[in-house]
Amino acid sequence: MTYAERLATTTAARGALCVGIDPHPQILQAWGLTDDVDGLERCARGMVEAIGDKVAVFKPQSAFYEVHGSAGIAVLERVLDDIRQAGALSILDVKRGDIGSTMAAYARAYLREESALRADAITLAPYLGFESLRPAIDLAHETGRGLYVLARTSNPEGGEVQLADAGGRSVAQMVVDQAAEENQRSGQYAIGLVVGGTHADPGCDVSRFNGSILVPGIGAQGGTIDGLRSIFGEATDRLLPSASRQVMQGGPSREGLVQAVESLLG
Ligand SMILES: O=c1ccn([C@@H]2O[C@H](COP(=O)(O)O)[C@@H](O)[C@H]2O)c(=O)[nH]1
Repeated sequence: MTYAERLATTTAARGALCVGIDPHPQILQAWGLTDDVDGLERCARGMVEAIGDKVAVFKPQSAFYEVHGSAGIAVLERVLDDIRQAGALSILDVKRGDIGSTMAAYARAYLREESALRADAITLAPYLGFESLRPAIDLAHETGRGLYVLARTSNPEGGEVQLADAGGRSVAQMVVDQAAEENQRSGQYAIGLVVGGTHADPGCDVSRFNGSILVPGIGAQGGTIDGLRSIFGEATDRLLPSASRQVMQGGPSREGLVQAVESLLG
């Protein structure tokens, strides 16, 4: 099955919501946990244990695991495995982007079936040129995995690069068009976009985009589920809204986490 097919099946059953697993120090403190590998593991795996059967997609943010060194990466491997066991999909938020053999190595790290860090999809930065992502695009197609390419990120600073003119269209629009062309060419629709839910006008038209659109920025950054239709119009049914702190703040109790998920699913 392709990533697009698995995503469609899982979101049809559980609703189109991605929950970020970002165990940063404030969350660990609020959960009564220590800011170390033990706290990281209890928090991240506790999230999947509590709501793994309710959420379609989880998005661990790699930075919060990397900060704890190799032991943190080992926790990330276990979290990715927990997500698989729970029947949910994983998007590993690593925002990779490099050239040639380095990009190929990143692709193999996250997209190969044999990799301990394999995820259903990863996030990629296209700013070394969209075509520099080719090793990841090819491997994702080969292994039935997905890629979310940054088009218009949720942060206010992103506009200085993403809204710059790229020959009569914004850089963000160029990325949208390149991803759409690749999906059309492959027929797998494995390439998604990242477009933040925090801009009244994202500066790119995704109305005819033919893949999934990951929408971070819901909750703590000010984006709302109710506001998505006015931003994305007819693309709204392709959206995968994503919230991390908004859900994690409901923990550590299972009831609090379930309630936070249900209020976002509506
Ligand atoms: O444009 C982007 C791309 C990625 N992110 C990541 O999503 C979460 C957001 O966390 P919240 O607590 O829901 O604000 C975080 O991991 C970011 O690195 C993003 O925010 N915007």
